[in-house]
Amino acid sequence: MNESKTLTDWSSRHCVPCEGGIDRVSADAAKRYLVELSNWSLEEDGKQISRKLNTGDFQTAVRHLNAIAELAEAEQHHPDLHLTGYRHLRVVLTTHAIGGLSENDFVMAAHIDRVVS
Ligand SMILES: C[C@H](O)[C@H](O)[C@H]1CNC2=NC(N)=NC(=O)C2=N1
Repeated sequence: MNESKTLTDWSSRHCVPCEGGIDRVSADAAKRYLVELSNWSLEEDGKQISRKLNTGDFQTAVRHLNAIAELAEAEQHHPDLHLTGYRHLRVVLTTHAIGGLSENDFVMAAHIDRVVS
């Protein structure tokens, strides 16, 4: 059952190619999944999850951005990356093909936590 998914489960999975025809994750399910992915928040519209990374300096923020970009290319699932205030990185995940959240977003969140830790 989906409700018993743990962080380990998500990070052991990979994104599936998506050009539509993939199930949407409801806001309720997203909230349950985020209990395990505690660095991430559900946006008010229920269609995106986001994480802030407040790093100590520009170089660290850019290093994280590049690590996430490399991961996104490997997984073929691409987050929005906002680097502002020279050292604050905000990562936003949604599945554009379905205009909302899919399991790919939670898989990516778990992998992102791994590469920036
Ligand atoms: C086939 C391939 O997986 C799709 O074109 C991907 C590419 N990266 C993507 N990234 C995100 N965030 N949403 C998508 O719908 C998406 N589509």
